Amino acid sequence: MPMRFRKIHGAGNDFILFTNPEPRDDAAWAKEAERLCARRTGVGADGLVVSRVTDDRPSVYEVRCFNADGSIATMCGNALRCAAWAAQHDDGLNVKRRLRLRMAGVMHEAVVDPASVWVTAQVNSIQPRVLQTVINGQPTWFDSVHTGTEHVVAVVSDVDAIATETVGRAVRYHDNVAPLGTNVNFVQPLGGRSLKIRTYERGVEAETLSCGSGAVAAVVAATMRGLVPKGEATVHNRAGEPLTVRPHERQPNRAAWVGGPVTYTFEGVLA
Ligand SMILES: N[C@H](CCC[C@H](N)C(=O)O)C(=O)O
Repeated sequence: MPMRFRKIHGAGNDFILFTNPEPRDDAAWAKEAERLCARRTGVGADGLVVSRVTDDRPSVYEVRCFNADGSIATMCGNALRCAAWAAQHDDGLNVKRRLRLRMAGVMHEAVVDPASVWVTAQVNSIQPRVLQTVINGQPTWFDSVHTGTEHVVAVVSDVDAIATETVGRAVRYHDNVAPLGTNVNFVQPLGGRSLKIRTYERGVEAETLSCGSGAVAAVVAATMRGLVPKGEATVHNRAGEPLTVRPHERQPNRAAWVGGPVTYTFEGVLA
């Protein structure tokens, strides 16, 4: 059977998406992720996503996300946004509806609008000042915010001045976050309800252009530090396609919505 895939990105965070493929185990998908995500010798992507519609009624999509290195992401906001867009697209674009998607055992809601796709992210444990490092001569604290996956957030005065990959990699392997490691976010308040962000992603082991769960973690940390007012905030990323984060209406302290554009780039068939 030829394997069809879609190449799709959520605000610059790009994925190879398989919809209802032939069953394979996680180890086989992990290998495929490593092979296909390679920028030179594969398709090139930050991750590989497998989306399957389940028999549950109303329908639930089971979404598995593998990072470019083959590791499993327990949460990926942008992958969920891409999978929700594709599910809606496959059903005809005209009906706006709520979808339910399960990733690593956690149920997420999604809303697909013409201009933006929204999904929910959990806001789990928050630990202020989990580790400290020196950035450009400045001792800098990182708060940890678990949004379904591990994130740390540092507030800095100029994100553009940061050697994201060098500092990100050092923090990602810091003893205080071992053995799991963490995704690493650098955040600059822009005034009002806006933040500027750069993210080093574990599993991609590089800076990505945007990160949904990282944007949520950044807004939670910045709100906790009083740098943005409570409520909705806009997170400007490397892609120039901002994500918006807003507290969930039913559980504002436990979950958030993250929304922004999704772009379907091309489809292909594996050789
Ligand atoms: N980019 C993703 C997060 C990926 C998390 C992954 N790097 C991991 O921790 O395994 C997002 O949009 O939420």
